[in-house]
Amino acid sequence: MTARPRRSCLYMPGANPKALEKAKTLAADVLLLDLEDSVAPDAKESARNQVANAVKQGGYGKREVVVRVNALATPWGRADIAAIGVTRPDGILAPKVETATEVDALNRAMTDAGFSEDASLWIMIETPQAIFHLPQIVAAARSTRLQVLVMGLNDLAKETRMRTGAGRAAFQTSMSLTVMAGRMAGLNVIDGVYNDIADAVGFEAECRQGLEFGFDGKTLIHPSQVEACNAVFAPTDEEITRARAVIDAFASPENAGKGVIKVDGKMTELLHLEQAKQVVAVAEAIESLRS
Ligand SMILES: CC(C)(COP(=O)(O)OP(=O)(O)OC[C@H]1O[C@@H](n2cnc3c(N)ncnc32)[C@H](O)[C@@H]1OP(=O)(O)O)[C@@H](O)C(=O)NCCC(=O)NCCSC(=O)C[C@H](O)C(=O)O
Ligand SMILES: [Mg+2]
Repeated sequence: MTARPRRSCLYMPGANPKALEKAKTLAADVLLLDLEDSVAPDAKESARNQVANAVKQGGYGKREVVVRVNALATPWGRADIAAIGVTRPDGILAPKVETATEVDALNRAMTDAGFSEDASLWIMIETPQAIFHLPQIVAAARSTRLQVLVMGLNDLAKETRMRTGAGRAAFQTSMSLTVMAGRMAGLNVIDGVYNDIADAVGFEAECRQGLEFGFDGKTLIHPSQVEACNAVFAPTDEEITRARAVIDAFASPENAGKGVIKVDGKMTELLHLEQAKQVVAVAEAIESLRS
C-alpha cells in the first residue's frame, strides 16, 4: 500500500468556479473535480473546459488533483478523458465501473489521451455488479494504473433500494468486501460521502466507522468536513509512539533474528513490525504535506 495520504478526498462540482478556487485554500489531501453527477447534462461541456483550465493553471500545491470523468458508456466519457489527459492531473476517477474489461478500456483511454506514466486510475464501486466482480476488477490492477477504489453508497442505495440507517447496517457487507478486495491487490480504498453537511457529530462517527472498517480515507462534499476527517484518518500520537517503539525494539542487537518479542509488556511479532512501519510512513507523509 502506498503511504501517500488520502484521508480527505473532497468532491467539487466542475461547473462551480468558486469551489474550484476555494479548493486551493483547503487542507484536503485529494481534490476530486467532478464532471459526473454534480454537473447537469447541459453544462457538461462547459464544466469540462472549466476543469481542464483549472488543472492546467494549477495552484493546488501538494494536494492530489483527480478528475471524476463521466462513464465511458455515456456521450461524454471519452471526450472528458481526452480533454483532461493533456492537462496532466494526478489521476482520474471513473464512475460505475463494473468489470475488469472496463478497467482495461479506461487504462487504454488514459494512455491514448497522453496521461503521464504515473497518473493513477481511481474507480467507483457503486453497483451490485461491481461488488460481485470485485476479484476480477482488482486483478486488473496488475496490468493497469488502477490504484484506488472509492465507495459510491448513494448510487449503491439507488441500485439496491438499501436504506442508510444507523450504522449503515445494510451497506456493511459491501463496504467490507470492497476493503478486502482492495487490500488483496494493494490498493487504497476510500469510504463514501456523508450527505448531511450540518451533522458534524454524525459525520465524525461515520469517519470512525470507516477507519474501523479499514478504509484509508473518506470522500467529502463540503469544506466543513475536511478537518475532522483528516484528524480521524491520521495515526494518533500514541500510535506513532508505539510504532516507533516497535521498530526500535526489533532493531536492537539483543532482538536480532527474533520473530517475536515483548514491547511494553505486549507480544509483538514481525507482522506488528510491518504495521508499525506503515504507521510511521503515513505519519511522515502527512508531516511532509504540511511543510
Ligand atoms: C452541497 C453544496 C451545493 C453546498 O454548497 P453551498 O450552498 O455553496 O455551501 P456553503 O455556502 O456552505 O459553502 C461555503 C463555502 O465553501 C465553498 N464550497 C462549498 N462546497 C464546496 C466544495 N465541495 N468544494 C470546495 N468549496 C466548496 C462555497 O463555494 C463557499 O465558498 P465561499 O463563498 O468562497 O466561502 C456544495 O457543498 C457542493 O456542491 N458539494 C459537492 C457536491 C458534489 O460534488 N457532489 C458530487 C459528488 S458526491 C457523489 O457523487 C457520491 C457518489 O458518487 C455516490 O454514489 O455516493
Ligand atoms: Mg455515484
